[in-house]
Amino acid sequence: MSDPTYRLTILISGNGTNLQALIDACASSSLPSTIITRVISNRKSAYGLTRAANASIPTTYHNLLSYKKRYPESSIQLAREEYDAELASIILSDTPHPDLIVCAGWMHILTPSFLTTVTAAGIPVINLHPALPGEFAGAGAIERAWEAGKKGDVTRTGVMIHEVIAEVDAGRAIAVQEVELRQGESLEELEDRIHQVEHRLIVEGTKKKLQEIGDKRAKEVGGSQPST
Ligand SMILES: Nc1nc2c(c(=O)[nH]1)N[C@@H](CN(C=O)c1ccc(C(=O)N[C@@H](CCC(=O)O)C(=O)O)cc1)CN2
Ligand SMILES: NCC(=O)N[C@@H]1O[C@H](COP(=O)([O-])[O-])[C@@H](O)[C@H]1O
Repeated sequence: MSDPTYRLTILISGNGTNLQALIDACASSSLPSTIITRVISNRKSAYGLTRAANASIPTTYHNLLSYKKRYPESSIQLAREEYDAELASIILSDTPHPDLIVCAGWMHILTPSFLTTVTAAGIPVINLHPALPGEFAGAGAIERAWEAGKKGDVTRTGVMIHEVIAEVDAGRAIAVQEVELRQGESLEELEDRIHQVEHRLIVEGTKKKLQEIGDKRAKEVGGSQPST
């Protein structure tokens, strides 16, 4: 197999259906010359770890609880900072470094120090979020949109892939798709429709970001060429 052009590190916390969409895309023409070099979960029970192992992808379970136990409740931020510093070390211990970090159902707010560290290494971070830009930031977005729809406050929600910055779910949107809300629809039915959109959009958004990375590199190489 020719050397892959792009390497991905995927962060997960759960079932891993979005990870599976990326695994399948890398194995097909959807994400050519791209491989997933590590999957990291903050939850030991995450089935996504099994999905990665089944695809012969190296996995790491990175547990926040062991860090929390080292600090008093009042110093939880110190525990998170230390946890995130080690998370960055795990990611940067892979050589070559990944080209992109993808949060695929990663239910942990990343500290600014983590983002500073990986940004300094030239590694962008993107995230899948089941809402539209500027709406329902944070955990439980699908249910909050469903509740808002029942009250008539919104008629649609959506899914986005966005750049990860310190402010949660506020980074530049890379890919967005609206999902209409249907009166009388159950939360489970809405979740199913949204998950189907997620599985397509996470591939589209990852592909778009990798294209941006490739274009940036080409410009850098082009810019460094001696002027003729
Ligand atoms: N600095 C950032 N970190 C993360 C972002 C981001 O945009 N900036 N996106 C999130 C993903 N996410 C929504 O897309 C999200 C995930 C989890 C939470 C949250 O409140 N987590 C709690 C713990 C919840 C749990 O363990 O069940 C927490 O971290 O205390 C908010 C938003 C990824 N990180
Ligand atoms: N704030 C992020 C967030 O809420 N992400 C949610 O986590 C799920 C992960 O599913 P998966 O583990 O099957 O990919 C996704 O379906 C997404 O809605």
